[in-house]
Amino acid sequence: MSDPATSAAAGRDGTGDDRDAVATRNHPAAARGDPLVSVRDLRTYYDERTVLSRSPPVKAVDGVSLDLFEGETLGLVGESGCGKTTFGRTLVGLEDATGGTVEVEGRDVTDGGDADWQRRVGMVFQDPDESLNDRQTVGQIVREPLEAQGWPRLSVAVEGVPEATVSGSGPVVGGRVERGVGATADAGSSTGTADAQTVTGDPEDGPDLTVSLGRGTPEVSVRERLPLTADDVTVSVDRGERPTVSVRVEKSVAELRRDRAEELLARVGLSEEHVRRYPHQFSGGQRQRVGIARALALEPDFLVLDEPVSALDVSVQARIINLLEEIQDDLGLTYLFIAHDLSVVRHIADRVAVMYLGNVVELGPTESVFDDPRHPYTLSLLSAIPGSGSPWDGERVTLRGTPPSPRDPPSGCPFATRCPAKIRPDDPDLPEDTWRALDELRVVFRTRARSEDSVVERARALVGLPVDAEAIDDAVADLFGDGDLPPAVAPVVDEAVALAKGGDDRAAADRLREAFGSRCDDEAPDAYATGDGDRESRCLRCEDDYRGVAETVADRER
Ligand SMILES: Nc1ncnc2c1ncn2[C@@H]1O[C@H](COP(=O)(O)OP(=O)(O)OP(=O)(O)O)[C@@H](O)[C@H]1O
Repeated sequence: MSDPATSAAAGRDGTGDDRDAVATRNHPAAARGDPLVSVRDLRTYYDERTVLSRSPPVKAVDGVSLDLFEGETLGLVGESGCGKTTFGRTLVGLEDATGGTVEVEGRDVTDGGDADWQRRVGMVFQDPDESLNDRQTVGQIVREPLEAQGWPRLSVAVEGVPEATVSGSGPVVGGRVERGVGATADAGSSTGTADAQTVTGDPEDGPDLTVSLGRGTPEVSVRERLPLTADDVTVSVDRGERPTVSVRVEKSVAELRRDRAEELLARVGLSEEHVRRYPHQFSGGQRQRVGIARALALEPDFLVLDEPVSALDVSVQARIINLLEEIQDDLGLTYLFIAHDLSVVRHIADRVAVMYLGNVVELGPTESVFDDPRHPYTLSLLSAIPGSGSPWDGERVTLRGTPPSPRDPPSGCPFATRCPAKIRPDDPDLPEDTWRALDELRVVFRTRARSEDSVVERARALVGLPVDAEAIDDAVADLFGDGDLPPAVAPVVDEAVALAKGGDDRAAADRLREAFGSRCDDEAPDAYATGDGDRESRCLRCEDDYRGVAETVADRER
């Protein structure tokens, strides 16, 4: 796997020209305040049951709890299908949560219907080809969210009087403006002037327009980042006990949207002339820039970046990552950065969450997790990156088999069926190879139990004939070889094999679990605090009684 950060730092032509190099990341998010987003026990299941199909739901996200802090980048990594995209989509309201909560600054937004949150989140998708409509110009694509949300609705604050009525035309939100909590002077006091008022409209990021009423001509100031200047705004005042302030914006809504789209395209490194072009006229990197501009349209606070550079060439990846970092620094955004490429995540993320089968199994500051993984799944992912710098100096840890189906996850630790550091029971005392073979045989029975039998197999089972007996014998021979099984093992394996040949694979798996199962098969681990308390790992090996993950895996892999 190539490392875009390293490749780019060397310069495209290998001269060391670092124009495209990714700058070193050092985020202040480590000094965390209150979370922006708090996720608790979030579950998102895809239930496709119909009258004809009774398969259980896909538990794509199955009990995730974590916080996202303002201004940080949280990397989310894990194998394909572990639920990363579904998690991101649920946070932005594109999927309905089955259970649990998503809170933003303490407000429950789980049901996706919170209009304020809808404006404050954006998503950048992996494949710009699929996410951009080829029949729209780039200008239309970027304007689309503005149109959908009725942007702009300009809020107005009036300074210098305790109360005022604002009447507006076009995009100005009118209404009554009262002295707000932020007022520094009491209207009834001898000084008699209030300095600040609550704002009509949506004051989330402060007022868009501020009108200062003194004795002379009213003064107007415009919030930064709006495609407006004070010259575009005309104000007239009807003075009285409560003045009426009429605010008129001289640009039309359509003009404001066009200007905003141009500004956004400039922000992502495209130019005015690109507005009228179509996505197919751009390179992959440029199309992703368009996707980013669109995600920024409504001035979000939080972006879900779903594999934003995976579909791009390595040199282009570095430039897009630089752009995302610049934008984050300028606008103070919070990112959830979904990726399967750990080198990219190591570079961009302040903290990393490792996901497996719908669960976050490890979470912590990126460097700390990379230097000292405390979950065996994280260890196995890191062992696959050459030169990852992690203290793991052994061979790549190859996991057995494939992840269990999210329709039928294991009942204990979700990783137990593949874990290279699985806790072994004290009794019986068996060699590691035998434990591993027993675990794998259980996986064989579980997989068979899950898969749809062919019509012939079902018919054979119905009339009591052995089911696919040869395949079962082959599996046992492959796993245990030709030698004799240890006395503590042989009778149980024979029993399980007989159950499977009788057509009951689930009972066969259960028999092995009953005789040789460990805590990991029965207990879904809680999140244990590790590191300096700023990390967590869902692995029972975090308990004091057990050897550490890396030591155990090193021993077993030897
Ligand atoms: N709309 C859907 N309907 C049914 N199942 C779905 C749907 N979307 C995703 N899934 C399933 O949910 C599980 C999690 O998928 P998801 O795309 O969230 O994983 P991922 O980690 O993002 O994978 P990838 O890296 O391949 O995108 C997978 O088993 C997937 O097949």
